[in-house]
Amino acid sequence: MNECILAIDQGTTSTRAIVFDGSMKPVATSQKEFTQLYPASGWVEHDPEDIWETVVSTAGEAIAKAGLQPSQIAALGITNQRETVVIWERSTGRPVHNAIVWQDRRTEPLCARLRGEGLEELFTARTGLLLDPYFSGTKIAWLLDNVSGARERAERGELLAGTVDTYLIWRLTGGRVHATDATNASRTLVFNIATQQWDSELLSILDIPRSLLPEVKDCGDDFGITDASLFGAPIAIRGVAGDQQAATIGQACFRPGMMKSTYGTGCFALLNTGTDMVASTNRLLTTVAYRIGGRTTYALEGSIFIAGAAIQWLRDGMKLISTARQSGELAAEADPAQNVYLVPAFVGLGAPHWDAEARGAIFGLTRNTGPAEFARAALESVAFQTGDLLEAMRRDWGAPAGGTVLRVDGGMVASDWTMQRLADILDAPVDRPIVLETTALGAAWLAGHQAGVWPGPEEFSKSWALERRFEPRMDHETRAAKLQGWHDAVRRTLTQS
Ligand SMILES: Nc1ncnc2c1ncn2[C@@H]1O[C@H](COP(=O)(O)OP(=O)(O)O)[C@@H](O)[C@H]1O
Ligand SMILES: O=P(O)(O)OC[C@H](O)CO
Repeated sequence: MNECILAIDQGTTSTRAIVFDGSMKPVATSQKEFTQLYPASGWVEHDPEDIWETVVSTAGEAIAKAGLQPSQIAALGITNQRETVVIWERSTGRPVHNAIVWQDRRTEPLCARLRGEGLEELFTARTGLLLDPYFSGTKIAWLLDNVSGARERAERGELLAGTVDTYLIWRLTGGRVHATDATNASRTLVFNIATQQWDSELLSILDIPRSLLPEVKDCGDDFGITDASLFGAPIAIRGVAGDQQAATIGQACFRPGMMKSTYGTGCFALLNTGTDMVASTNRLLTTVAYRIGGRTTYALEGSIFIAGAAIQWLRDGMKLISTARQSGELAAEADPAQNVYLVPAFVGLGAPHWDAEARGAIFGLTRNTGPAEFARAALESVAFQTGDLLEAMRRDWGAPAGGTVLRVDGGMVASDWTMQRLADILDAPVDRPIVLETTALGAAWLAGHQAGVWPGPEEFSKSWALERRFEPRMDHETRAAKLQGWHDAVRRTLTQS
C-alpha cells in the first residue's frame, strides 16, 4: 500500500515540499525562497505567480528526490503562511493584484476607523481576533476598494478570494475546487468561530460579497485532486491547515494544556484549550487549533511579528554577523554587566500589546556596548516576548496541570544559546523535538490520516521524540531584574499606554 505523503509548506519567505515515508519520517526535501516586495513603507506583498512556481517546482523535486513515482504518493497536505490574501479571476485564475502579506500594515486606517466606531468587541466576540491589519478581512476590503473595477467584478461573481491555501487548491485542481479549512478561515476576521460559518454581519461591515469566499472544510477532508499534468499523475489533496496550527498538530499538542511555540520570521505560541473557546482578557487571540471529523478544537494564540527577523536584521541590516548561527556565539560573549534591551517593534508590536504604530527601540547603550550586546539583546527579545505571551496565557487559562512545558520548533531553535535563555526567562522547561519540520509533518499527518494510511492522534503522539530538553538555570534575582528591565523598555516603546 502507498503510505508516502507529500506536504507543501508555503511559508512567508520560502516554500518547502517534503516527502514523508510510511513511518512518518521525512525522506526528501526541496526548498525555494522567493522575492519579498515592499512597495511602500509598511506594505509587504508577494507575487502569487512566484508562490505558485515555487510550489510546483519544489513538489516535483521532492517527489523525484524521494525516488518515487507521483502515483506512489498516497495524498498531499498543504500548510501555509496565514492571513495573506489573493483575489483572482474565476475564469482564468489570474490574480487581480499581488498577494497582500500578513505583515502588511496598510489597512491600519480602516482598522482604526472601525475601532473608533466601537466595533472591536463585535469582531472579537465572533472571530476571536482583534481589529489589527494582520488579519485578512481588511486586506480583502482594501483590494476591492483600490483595484480598479474589482468591486463591480466581485459583485458580478467574476472574482474569487482566499488565503494562500485556497489559491493553491484552486490552481492545483485546475480551477475545480474553491475551498479552505477551518484554521485558515479562522484568521480572516469574517469567520464566526462558534458557528463555523462566514459571518454575514461582519461581511457587510467590511463590504465583502459572500460569493468571493471559499467553502470551509475540516482540516482532514476532500480538497480535490491535482491536475494530472502538474506532477505526472493526479494526487489527492486530503489535508489543509494554517502553518501555526499545522505545527501544533506536528508537535502532537492534542491535549488541552499542551503548547508549542514556533520561531521563524515571527513567533507564534498556541495553547490547546480543547473544546473551550476561551475569550482572552489579555489581548491573546482565540483561534481554531484544528477541526477534525466535524469537531472543533480551539487554541489561545500569542502572535509576535519579529523573532528570527531580528537576527536577519543583525545580519543584513546591521551587518554585525554573516550567518544567523553566529548570533548565539556572539551573544555568549556579551558583558553580563550591561543591560541592553532591544524591543523589535519593526512592524509594530503584536500580542499582547497590538500597537501597530510602535517602532523598534534599543535601550541601555553605553560606550562599552558592541556587537555582542546587540546580539544578546536581539536573541533575548524573543525569550522576553514569549514570556509575555505565556504570562497572558496563564492569566486567561491558568497554569497547565503538571506545569508548563513548551515544545519548540522553527529555524531559530537551532540556537542552543537562545533555547537555554528561553528556558531561563520562562522559568520552565523547553523541549526541542528530533523532527523540526513539525509544520510540514502536521499537514502530512492530516492528509495521511484522512487518506487512511497514517494512524490516529494517539499513535501519532507516541512518535513525537525529544531531541533535547533545556531546563531553567537562571537564579531568581537575575531573572526578576531582567524582566523588570524588559517591561520598562516595552513601556517606553509603546505609542499608547
Ligand atoms: N542558529 C540560528 N540562530 C538564530 N536564528 C536563526 C538560526 N538559524 C536560523 N535562524 C533564524 O530563523 C529564521 C528562519 O526560520 P524558518 O523557520 O525557516 O522561517 P520562516 O518559515 O518564517 O521563513 C530566520 O529568520 C533566521 O534568522
Ligand atoms: O510563514 P511563517 O512561518 O513566517 O508563518 C507566518 C504566520 O502564519 C503568520 O500568521
